[in-house]
Amino acid sequence: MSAPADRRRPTDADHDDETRLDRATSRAVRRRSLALLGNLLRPHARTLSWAAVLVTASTAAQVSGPWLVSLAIDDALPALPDDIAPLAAVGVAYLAAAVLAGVTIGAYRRVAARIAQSVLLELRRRVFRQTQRLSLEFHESYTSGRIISRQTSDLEALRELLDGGLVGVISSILVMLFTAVGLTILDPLSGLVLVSGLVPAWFLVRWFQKHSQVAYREQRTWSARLIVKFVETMTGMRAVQAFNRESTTERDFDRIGEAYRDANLRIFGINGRFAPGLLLIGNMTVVVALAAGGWRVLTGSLAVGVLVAVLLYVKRFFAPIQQIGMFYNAFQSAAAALEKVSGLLAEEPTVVEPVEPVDLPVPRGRLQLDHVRFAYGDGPVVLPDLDLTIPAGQTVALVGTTGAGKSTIAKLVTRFYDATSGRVLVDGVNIRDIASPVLRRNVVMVTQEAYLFSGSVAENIALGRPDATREEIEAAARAVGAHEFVTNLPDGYDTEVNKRGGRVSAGQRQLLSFARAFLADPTVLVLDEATSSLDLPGERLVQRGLQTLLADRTAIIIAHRLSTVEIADRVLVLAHGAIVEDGSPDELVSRGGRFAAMHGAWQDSLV
Ligand SMILES: Nc1ncnc2c1ncn2[C@@H]1O[C@H](COP(=O)(O)OP(=O)(O)OP(=O)(O)O)[C@@H](O)[C@H]1O
Repeated sequence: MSAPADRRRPTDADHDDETRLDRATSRAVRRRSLALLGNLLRPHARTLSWAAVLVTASTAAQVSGPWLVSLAIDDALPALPDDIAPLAAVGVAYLAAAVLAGVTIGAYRRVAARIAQSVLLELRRRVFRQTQRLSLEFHESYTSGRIISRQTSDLEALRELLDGGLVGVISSILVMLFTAVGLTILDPLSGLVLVSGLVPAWFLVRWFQKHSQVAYREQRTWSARLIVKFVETMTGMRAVQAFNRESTTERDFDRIGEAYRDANLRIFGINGRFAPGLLLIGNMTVVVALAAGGWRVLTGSLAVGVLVAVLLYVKRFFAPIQQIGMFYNAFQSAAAALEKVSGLLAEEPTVVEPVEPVDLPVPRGRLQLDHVRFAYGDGPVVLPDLDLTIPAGQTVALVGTTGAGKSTIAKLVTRFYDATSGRVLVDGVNIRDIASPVLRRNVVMVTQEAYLFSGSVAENIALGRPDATREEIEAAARAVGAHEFVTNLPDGYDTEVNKRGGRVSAGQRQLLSFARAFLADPTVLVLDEATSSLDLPGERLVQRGLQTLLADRTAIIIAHRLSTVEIADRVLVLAHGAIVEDGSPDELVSRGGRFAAMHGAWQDSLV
């Protein structure tokens, strides 16, 4: 019943830093974005049809203009002054067409804008939901800056497309289509002239597409890199300043900024040739239509009114191409953005929910790692073959050199990652078979960073159990020894953390996260102990809080302080992913191995 071992495969999201994709990948990426677009538009099918009716009516009304002009010149004017009725009829028809075109285009724009805005909102929601849904493995390889750029600049590019032009361009394309048809019906020969003008225009558009696609991908990639660099530097500002990295990061930032500028300049270069090129082709076609039509008027085979209508049509036909050309920029960048967003949305969590979850009726907290082997992705093996049983209620301290695999064990027990092979069991149940809400309730991880969200102290503690009452929150804080300092904060439990006055020290932060875990009351607690050295009273306070937190539950502590190890029932010494020593702290000290050496060094440091 266990879900199959599912190592993270390289997916399309991994390609999104590349600007030149091979043909097959490019096609797959395009298909994926189109599928996403279709999926987003499907709920609006009815509104879309209504928008289509409106825009078609408006276009038909607009395109009737030149034809009415030709009627006025060729039929209505010659009837004057004897018969004014034809001219009046044409005038009224022209006015009616103009009003109809205006009213319907206005309605179309409003309807289309509503669809565009709901599509954007839905996309924003999906990106956010997806980033929360994906496993830790994804987040550890896909930098937060890249996710931010998906949520900001990529969605912004889509917004620009939808807000600034798509709606107008759809109606422009229709105008072109109707104009071409109207012109061909009015005068087929001029229709041919128009088609001959389309040939060079087509080549120019193809040239533009080819070059601008690469240029736009490049632009988005550099823009994302710029954001990544910025976010990385800002979030790591302490390290940047502590290690004097300002000039290096500045150099890197400049280099990326310059590459971004160059990518933008390349786009301007391409556009700078495209727009005037199209204008030239359009004007040349008008000239040819005028010359050919003028000659035919002279020979009497074409009416003047028809020639005027032909010229109006040809001119109108090319005007939108230019708009479409300019719009193509926004379209390209939005298409590239959609490719990236759809890549992110196509990612599947590597930690898969069980199809038929098994319940944990009375959780006791017996933990087993049964021949667990683990490697991050295709990387080297971190845990070759780990076999370990922790009876319910035992406090185990994991010690060992850095990189030995301690945090990896914590991530496997809490199922942030799945073992490459072997099983992790809680009370005899494979954790792959436990629904994640049940698992998260029973197995809680307290990390080093003891992250506090913006909000009050009470709200931060209540994260452990959102339905907890104020009394329960305070009781939890009292139990781990956090109550005293909280009541000394400006607004007590209602103090906003992360704001002036609400700043808490590293030790206090830890106590708050202990209170949070105490309130959650999990069966198994995994604790990545903070390495930050607390002062002695602070350490004693945390130590006492920790003891209360650990009582009556299974606990794995990644111990960085030997004072913490002393409160453990059992110590596991880890080296290169294998347990090399296992026993109570006293046993290990008397056995005289690695732990005894560490312990001796610690004792010496105390005197
Ligand atoms: N997300 C990751 N992707 C790839 N490799 C990783 C990842 N996290 C850890 N590793 C590698 O796995 C090995 C074990 O790391 P782990 O964090 O479990 O060690 P640790 O014993 O907890 O070390 P420390 O005491 O320094 O925290 C290391 O070689 C590390 O480079």
